[in-house]
Amino acid sequence: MRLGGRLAAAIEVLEDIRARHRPAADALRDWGLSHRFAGAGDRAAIGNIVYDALRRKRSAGYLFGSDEPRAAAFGALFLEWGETPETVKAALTGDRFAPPLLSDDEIGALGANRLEEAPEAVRADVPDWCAPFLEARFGAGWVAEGMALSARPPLDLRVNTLKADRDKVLRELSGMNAEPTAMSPHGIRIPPIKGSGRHPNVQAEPAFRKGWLEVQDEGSQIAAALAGAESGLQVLDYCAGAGGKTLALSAAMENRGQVFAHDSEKQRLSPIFDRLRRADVRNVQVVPRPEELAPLEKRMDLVLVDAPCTGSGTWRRRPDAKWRLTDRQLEVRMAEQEKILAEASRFVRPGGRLAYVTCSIFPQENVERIDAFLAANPGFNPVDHAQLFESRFEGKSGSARIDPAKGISLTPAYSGTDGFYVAVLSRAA
Ligand SMILES: C[S@@+](CC[C@H](N)C(=O)[O-])C[C@H]1O[C@@H](n2cnc3c(N)ncnc32)[C@H](O)[C@@H]1O
Repeated sequence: MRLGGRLAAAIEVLEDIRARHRPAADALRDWGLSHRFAGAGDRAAIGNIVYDALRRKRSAGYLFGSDEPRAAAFGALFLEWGETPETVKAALTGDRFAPPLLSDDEIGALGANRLEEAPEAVRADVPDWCAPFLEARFGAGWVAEGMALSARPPLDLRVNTLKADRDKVLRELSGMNAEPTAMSPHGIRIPPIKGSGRHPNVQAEPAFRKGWLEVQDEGSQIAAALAGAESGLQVLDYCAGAGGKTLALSAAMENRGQVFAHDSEKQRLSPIFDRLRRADVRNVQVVPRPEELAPLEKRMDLVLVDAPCTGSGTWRRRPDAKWRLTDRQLEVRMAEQEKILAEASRFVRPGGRLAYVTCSIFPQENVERIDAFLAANPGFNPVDHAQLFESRFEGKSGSARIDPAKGISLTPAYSGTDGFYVAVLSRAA
């Protein structure tokens, strides 16, 4: 397929996403199933246009003065692919699969509308209702944070130190432009790929099959490290899901001590068994049923709550979620977070720690939940987060927003990671 066919396909997928309010990944998969002739390169390029269009939807809409999928798709090419109206015209002319060429009106709008003059929420590419939350959290820098959340993400990997070290994995991945991450000592980064390219399928690599690495954003690696799992501890991973953090905790513990991996949704835990086996993890017990947790009450050295959240810190990777999110869903998440913190805290032993993590950038899901928990639970106190960060990531404190009493925030603009929040509380002895 040439650019025109790919662009037409992307517009079709964007129309499907809009009409049926469905996740981008589902719409792309269905398109692929009904267009089996399309090769891997075509699918990657179409996916890139769709995801770029969703990331920069408001900017593109402003430039064209239109909210139509066509504007978003063409906009992606101009905003992210380095194309111009002239290069796109040249590429599309004579291609019978291409969408109609830009009209005089569209070209006129592009010439007249200047993004620098657009409202802040448009430049930040965020929904209007979310803008006040970003402004409350990041002050004058909030537009830059929104813009960074609208850029393509890198592919981050965590080296499984139970089986390999970073140099060994970097040698295995040579030729993939892989580099050590700036903060996580076990992280590897493959920078964002430009244009129609795509990241290598690391899951097909022998190193992955041998359990030497996991796909995990550097922010998630940092959050797991800040939780403070150490060799020999008794740890409860209360919202373990597919086990991304569980595996990181176990590696930090060098397979010694015990991690109990729980999730209220049993099916979410199902990938964990294969992952544990592949990674050679031997100190994890998966505990799906809440009643089986009863003996652990007040016994855990560390309880990790990797809470369900809006995922606003991961908008680079799931830009469709940015537009589907509603204020009602945010409220539901906040209530869940409050309930889970209350439930999970029962398992912390006197003198033990409770680590709360979200991949959200909204203060309502982060510091406000911790403030509410602390107000209701005077037996818990925040650790000194500045000291905590420095103890784990010596000399790197400039890459995180740290409030000693309120927690640690990571963001794409400030830290080069997905958006994460971490607060660690200790229970009075
Ligand atoms: C952010 S995800 C966890 C991701 C996982 N820790 C990882 O690193 O791959 C949040 C998880 O919390 C689970 N959850 C939601 N409500 C819960 C509850 N009341 N108790 C325990 N887990 C819950 C969800 O099923 C979901 O898997």
